[in-house]
Amino acid sequence: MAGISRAIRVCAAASRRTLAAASAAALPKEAPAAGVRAPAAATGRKGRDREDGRRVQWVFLGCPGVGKGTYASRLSQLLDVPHIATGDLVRDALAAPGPFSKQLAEIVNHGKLVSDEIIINLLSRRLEEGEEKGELGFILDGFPRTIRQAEILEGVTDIDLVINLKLREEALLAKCLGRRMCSQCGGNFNVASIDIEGENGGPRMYMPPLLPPPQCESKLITRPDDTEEVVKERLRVYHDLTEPVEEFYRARGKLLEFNLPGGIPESWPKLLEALNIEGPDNERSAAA
Ligand SMILES: Nc1ncnc2c1ncn2[C@@H]1O[C@H](COP(=O)(O)OP(=O)(O)O)[C@@H](O)[C@H]1O
Repeated sequence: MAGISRAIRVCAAASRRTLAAASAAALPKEAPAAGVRAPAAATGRKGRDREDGRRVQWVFLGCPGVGKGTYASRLSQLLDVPHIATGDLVRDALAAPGPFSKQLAEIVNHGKLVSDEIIINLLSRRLEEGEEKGELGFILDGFPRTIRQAEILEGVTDIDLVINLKLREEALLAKCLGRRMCSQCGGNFNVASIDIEGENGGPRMYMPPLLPPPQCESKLITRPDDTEEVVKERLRVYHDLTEPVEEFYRARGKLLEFNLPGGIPESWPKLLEALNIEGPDNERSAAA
């Protein structure tokens, strides 16, 4: 991945100059049918490396609350590649005192996207730190979120696979509102218990809460942007600005659509199966 951080900065600067031209470039009109299986070369037998020996370079897409962070983090541990969540980079920047964090809070706490320039600066800095530590491969979560971000990324590196997580709309709001984090250990939990009737005779969807252990119970905090009003705005922004990114990758044959069938115990083994990830490792992780 050497050089991506620098390339992404250079490309972002170049694309700022040619923004008008870039935004005028239309997506291919005839998109091939959505890929339903991970490309054979996306992972090797145990999923850790591609068949050509390079570590995976994957992207997670999906609405707020769908579980991108949960599944991206599990896969990153299983495949031994860094999980880079731009939402976490933004939250780290928000936690640092000063005028920049005030400016960010105004945007994030209203459910809007921060500028491409800010997010690319945060991401290139994170990639640079990773390069210095010798990190290889990545699972990006929360980037790209606009067509322009997708074009910049496409211009600097090969993305092997884009996993588009899908969940019924009525579950998304409940999941965001139920999200809790332990302020001490950083563990992520969810107090929502979701039980929705099946659609068109389909199966019921049950997602049990993921409750914190007793030592975390009194230390739970909620993200300031997880209020009903702000989550609804984030969902609207996703439909407006990020959904076109799904089409961007679908047209390039890189999109794997995955409908989450329920909670983690039900969904995780099915996701591994859809990704062609085999081997003893996934049995251990599926049970975790
Ligand atoms: N790629 C990005 N482009 C612009 N803003 C971003 C990006 N990634 C994260 N953010 C900002 O950080 C916030 C939190 O991101 P994230 O945790 O990924 O949210 P979500 O739960 O809505 O998917 C977003 O609402 C947005 O303000």
